[in-house]
Amino acid sequence: MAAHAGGLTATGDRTAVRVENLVRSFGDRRVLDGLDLSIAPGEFVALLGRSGSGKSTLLRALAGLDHEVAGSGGLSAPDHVSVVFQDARLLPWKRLLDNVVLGLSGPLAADRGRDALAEVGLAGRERAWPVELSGGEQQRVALARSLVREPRLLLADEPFGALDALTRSRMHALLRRLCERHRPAVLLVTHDVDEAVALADRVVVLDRGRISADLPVRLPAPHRHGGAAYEALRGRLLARLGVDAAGRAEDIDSDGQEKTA
Ligand SMILES: Nc1ncnc2c1ncn2[C@@H]1O[C@H](COP(=O)(O)OP(=O)(O)OP(=O)(O)O)[C@@H](O)[C@H]1O
Repeated sequence: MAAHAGGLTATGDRTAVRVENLVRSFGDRRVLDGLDLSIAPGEFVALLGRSGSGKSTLLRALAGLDHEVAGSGGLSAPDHVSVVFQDARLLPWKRLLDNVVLGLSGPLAADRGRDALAEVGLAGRERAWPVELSGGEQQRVALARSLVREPRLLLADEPFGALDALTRSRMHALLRRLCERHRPAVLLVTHDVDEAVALADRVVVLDRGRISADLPVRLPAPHRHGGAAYEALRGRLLARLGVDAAGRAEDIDSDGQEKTA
């Protein structure tokens, strides 16, 4: 999907996403309050934040789906942006291949669609209907539909939130493989600190309309979980989210300092 709506402009080669002083209000409520964020080409950034902190609002702005952000701070994203949501949003009356290549034209579209389905482990299922697939398989098709467009930016809004733990961890491995191969910049919205650390090069936390933490993940892939460095990073992120490592809620002072309740 091209992202040229609202206040979006196209980025150059050195930056995939640049957001400067972004402001978005709904009525009296200022949800994004001078937010700054940049993402390099090929970089995988996970976005954490409490419920209602504005994660989806930011993602919609980057996807060009929010026309009201025009006139606030600078916002630039690549020409080719794909979005994956929590539900696969497949068209039930179209077969899988037709869902994947929807909107594409040219003699090679079907071949590219077949390749994309094979990449997500669904070779041979081109003529199946969405209703014949499990939730995880439907999400694979959604990934194939995104990647067949060779996006320079992949925006993912809780794409694995509705899946069981085993399917989710398989999808993590798949997404990592696909990103290594296609190298889009990625902004993944998630509630799950472990998911963020498992997948991302950098994890940012959105709080009170701004990025309150921006931490690189310097852990060896693919087995990042466990070990002191992992636990330390996880603890810092949970603290930023106002939760201690045992899952208890904390208060956060207005200056952003953590304070156990
Ligand atoms: N179209 C809208 N009209 C009015 N308020 C909105 C609209 N869209 C979002 N909001 C409000 O903006 C705030 C941020 O919403 P958003 O969906 O971005 O949060 P989120 O961080 O993605 O939350 P969650 O993690 O629960 O999905 C919420 O208080 C929400 O009610």
